[in-house]
Amino acid sequence: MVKPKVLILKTAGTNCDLETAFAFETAGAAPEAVHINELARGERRLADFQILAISGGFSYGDDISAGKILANELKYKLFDDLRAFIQRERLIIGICNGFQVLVKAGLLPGHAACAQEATLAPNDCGVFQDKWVHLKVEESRCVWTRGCPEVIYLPIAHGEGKFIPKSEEILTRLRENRQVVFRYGDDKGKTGDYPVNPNGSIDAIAGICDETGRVFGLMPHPERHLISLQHPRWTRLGTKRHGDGFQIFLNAVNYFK
Ligand SMILES: NC(=O)CC[C@H](N)C(=O)O
Repeated sequence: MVKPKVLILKTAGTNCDLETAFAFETAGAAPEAVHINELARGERRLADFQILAISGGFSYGDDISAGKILANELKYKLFDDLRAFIQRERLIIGICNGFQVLVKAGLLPGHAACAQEATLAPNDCGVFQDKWVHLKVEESRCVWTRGCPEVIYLPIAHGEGKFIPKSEEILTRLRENRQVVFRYGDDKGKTGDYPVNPNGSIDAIAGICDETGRVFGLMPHPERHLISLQHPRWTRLGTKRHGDGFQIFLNAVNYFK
């Protein structure tokens, strides 16, 4: 089987591209880091890849707001390519800074609208949150989370993670369309106030997908829990090899089988 090719998008400030590439390679894909300028200048083509991954970091130093400048580059230089990419049954994942980019480019929750329908704002607690969280995996249309257990454990590391939909109508649409993928919860998956909800996200939303289920954005870092040795209490996990994040990358590879 030919391995699906993954474009790992890079720019100034991206800092999770290597571990994201490792996660895809471990799952059986063929990742390659491509700088946004190479795409913007037409030196590389998005259409040559099956998966686009926008990894975490501090693109352009989080200037203006986290992900905003890279979002504008996607929106004003690559939007038609991106929309064609999605319409051609390809997959997109935005992890942390990548999620902020997809939302601020108008690609999540609904790219057809081209307009920004939500944002990721500074954490209510006012400080950077760098810890592990439990996530309730919701029944959703997202192809990236098929077969995931009901509650998973992943690390977060962000200052601007508060998910805020633009209106009550958009929030209702996300719920009714099964586009809410992850919610922050306790070890039983029950949502709650801080610190169970680390940033004050509306409806405890930690990850969403678009209407197709193929574009997925999340604040937690699945690439940082790829193997059980990354788990804070890994010694209690025995010989369990894969971490809770691995299934997400494996689903993307299996999508093209
Ligand atoms: N780990 C990340 O991608 C961080 C995202 C962004 N720089 C923030 O602090 O919110």
